[in-house]
This record gives sequence, structure tokens and C-alpha cells, in this order.
Amino acid sequence: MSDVVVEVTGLKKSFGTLEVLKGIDLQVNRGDVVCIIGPSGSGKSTLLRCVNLLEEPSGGKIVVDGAELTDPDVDIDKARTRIGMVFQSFNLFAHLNVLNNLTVAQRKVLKRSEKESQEVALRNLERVGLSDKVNAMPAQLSGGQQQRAAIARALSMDPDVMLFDEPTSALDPELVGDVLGVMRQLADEGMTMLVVTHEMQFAREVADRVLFMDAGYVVEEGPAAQVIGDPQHERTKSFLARVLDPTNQGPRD
Ligand SMILES: Nc1ncnc2c1ncn2[C@@H]1O[C@H](COP(=O)(O)OP(=O)(O)OP(=O)(O)O)[C@@H](O)[C@H]1O
Repeated sequence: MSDVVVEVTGLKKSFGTLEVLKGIDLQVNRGDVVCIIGPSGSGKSTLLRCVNLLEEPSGGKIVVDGAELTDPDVDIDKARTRIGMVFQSFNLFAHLNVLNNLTVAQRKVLKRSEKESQEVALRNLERVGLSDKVNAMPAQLSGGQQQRAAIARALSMDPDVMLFDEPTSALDPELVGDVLGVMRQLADEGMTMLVVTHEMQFAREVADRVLFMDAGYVVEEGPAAQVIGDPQHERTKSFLARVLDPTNQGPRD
């Protein structure tokens, strides 16, 4: 039986009267990359934010690495250390250099010593190709370097799963490739990843499974070759027709 890292069942989320997630089921197995695609406003970010409990679900169940996050008795802070998250932008603490960005949570949350947290940070900066930026301030880095540092920071907490919310959507086009390259490398290393993305080529090449979301539902899911290459649902087809051009570099939805 495969080892399930993230299991979401019947997840609902409303903001006031706006029902954003209408009953989402989702499973991510250890070592798998699951990509979520779909139109703007379909609830993709809200889903990730619920999985990380940055938003409180209105209903349903979320289990990460065996801990039921939606159980009021569970130690949420502890459970959340198992989840790394990289957002669209504004990931780094602006007042801390790169090294301290990577060590602060290790020391505070994981209670690692300064020496150990620095060793872990340096290892992860090397992993994302930023060994020469240890002492830089975030403002001195390009957007792509900042995102790679944010990935290294999340990795430094030894997460069981990494959540990515459109990590390249705020970047200049020439910086996108470096960040996607790091994500491909993590996938090759066997990292479990749940990725909201508009990068269809990345999803097609890297994802083990793709979910197409629309209006708060998972409309279609399956292997990338099926959902992106041969979609069955009309809504998936019309979304893909809008975002894909013949070279797979269509406009962002
Ligand atoms: N904190 C909030 N309060 C009220 N409404 C919200 C909040 N967060 C999200 N929403 C609404 O929920 C809906 C889904 O938003 P969400 O960001 O999850 O969509 P998305 O699929 O990630 O879109 P995009 O691709 O543009 O990022 C939108 O209508 C949005 O305005």
C-alpha cells in the first residue's frame, strides 16, 4: 500500500456567504508530485492555505503525515512543521540576511543549535545554487534568487511535503526557469510536492498527477498526460485551450 502524506476529504471553505471550496478530495503519496491547475478564482490557493491551516476549513478533514490537522486536540504548530510552503512572493524576512532567514525558524521551532541550523542552511543553499548569497540581504537578490532562498528555507525544516503556490507567477520570465529547475531537482530527489501552477509544461513533465479545479471543485484528475494531454471534461478542455498555445507558452489565465 502506498504511503499517503496528505489526505484531504470533503474539504469546504467559505468566506462569509462565498463558498470557495465545495468538497475537495485529494491525496498525495510519498514521493509524488501533484499539480493543481485551474482558472483564476477557482480556489487553488485557498486549498493550499487550508492544507497548511493558514485558513481554517469550514468542513472536511485534512490529515498530514498521520496527524489530523482538523482535529481540535492535535498540536497544530508541531504538525505544521512537517509542511513547507512557498508562496507567490514576499517569502523572505526583509530585515534578515539569507543565512538568518534560513536559521531563525530552525532555532525557534525545531530548537536546533546555531551551529546545526547554519550547517543545515548552508546545505540547502547549496542545493538551490545560492551558496554565494549567504550574507546577502533579500533586497540584493533577484526575484528568482529570493524564491530559491525561500525554497531552501522551507527545506531546512525537513518537511515531509512541500506546498508551492504559483512560485513563479510574480517573476520576470527570464527568472522562471531557475526556480522551476530547482523544483524539478527536488522532484527527482523524491520530495513529496503539492504545486499550484500555471506552468503547464512543468506540470506535464514533472507531475505524477494533475488536478483540474474549477469553481471550488476538482473537476478532473489523473496522470498529466491524460488531464493536460487528453482532457475528458469540457471545462478542462476550454481552460487548456485558453492557456495553451502551440508552444505551450500561452498567456497566464
Ligand atoms: N481571505 C479571503 N476573504 C474573502 N474572499 C477570499 C479570501 N481568500 C480568497 N477569497 C476568494 O476566494 C476565491 C478563490 O480564491 P483563490 O485565491 O483560492 O483562487 P485561485 O484559484 O488560487 O486564483 P488565482 O489563480 O488567481 O490565484 C476568490 O473569489 C477570492 O476572491
